Amino acid sequence: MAVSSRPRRSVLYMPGSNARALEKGRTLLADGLIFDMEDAVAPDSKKLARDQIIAALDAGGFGPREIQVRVNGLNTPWGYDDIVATARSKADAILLPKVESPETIQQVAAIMQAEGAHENMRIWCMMETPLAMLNAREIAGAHPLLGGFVMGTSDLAKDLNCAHTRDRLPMITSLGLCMLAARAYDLAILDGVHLDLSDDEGFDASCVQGRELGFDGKTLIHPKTIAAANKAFAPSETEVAWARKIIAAHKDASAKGQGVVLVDGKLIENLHVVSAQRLVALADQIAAMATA
Ligand SMILES: CC(C)(COP(=O)(O)OP(=O)(O)OC[C@H]1O[C@@H](n2cnc3c(N)ncnc32)[C@H](O)[C@@H]1OP(=O)(O)O)[C@@H](O)C(=O)NCCC(=O)NCCSC(=O)C[C@H](O)C(=O)O
Ligand SMILES: [Mg+2]
Repeated sequence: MAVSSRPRRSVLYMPGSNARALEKGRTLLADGLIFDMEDAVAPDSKKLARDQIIAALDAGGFGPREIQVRVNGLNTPWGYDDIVATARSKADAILLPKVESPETIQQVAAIMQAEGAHENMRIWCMMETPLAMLNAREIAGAHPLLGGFVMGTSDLAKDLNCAHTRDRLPMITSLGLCMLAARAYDLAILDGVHLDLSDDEGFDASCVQGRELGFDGKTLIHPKTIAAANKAFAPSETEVAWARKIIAAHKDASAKGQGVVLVDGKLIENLHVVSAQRLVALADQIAAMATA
């Protein structure tokens, strides 16, 4: 399966130091889990978090969920050992925090190779500093093992000294730069977290905006937000029905030698069919996940 084409509607962070959270990951209906060794873990608990995460990965039982491990940076006392331990594990991806240059990714790819990481393991990057925004294109093209970006909007807001507003206008240039780079290099890209767990309406609005901007899904901090993210980032029944309709209509038109067709008064060209096929494929993958 191409790295960018699997459901990633909801991706939940869980601190590696929280054994109960890791256990719950086996049953929560999130498309992906991020086992965190970095900012959600206090310095005194770094080793505990690493050991618990590796034990959970060894034990397995996470089904179709994509498992990323967010390691500490190579510039910290824990980063190298985190990367080595994760490279030897069954994780789907190593998620690197605060990436700012292609060199970091190349260093980590070399460690993965030296440690015999399995062939499907990918590198993902937290995009969360101003320099990362400016270097997004170089980072996106850094290495064939790169699988995707995760927006780190909390660190970004801190470094930009900007506000967390409802419309996220202060963040929009950054989101756009990372989106452009990700899509140019066929990477997946996940939106940042919504920090206010008491603000359901704001959470829903951020999901709608994230999907409209093109994000594959949203990173989450609490299980109670999984269902809303799954709904927001999934194709609706109406969208799937429309997609199937225009695929069929365009196929009929093509058989008659026509390159375009009008469906309910709307012009349908091949490019619309490509988008429709992608949407139907995602809906099918979501349905398959539900029965896995
Ligand atoms: C925010 C929390 C600390 C709240 O935890 P808690 O008080 O335990 O919440 P609840 O009592 O409401 O929990 C109910 C049950 O759900 C489980 N739970 C809670 N959170 C998680 C989770 N993330 N994963 C799995 N399970 C979870 C509890 O164990 C309860 O279960 P049960 O025992 O059956 O009742 C907590 O939600 C939390 O720690 N969240 C994650 C925070 C985190 O990871 N932050 C770092 C990532 S955000 C970030 O860094 C983004 C980026 O870098 C940036 O810069 O933007
Ligand atoms: Mg961060």
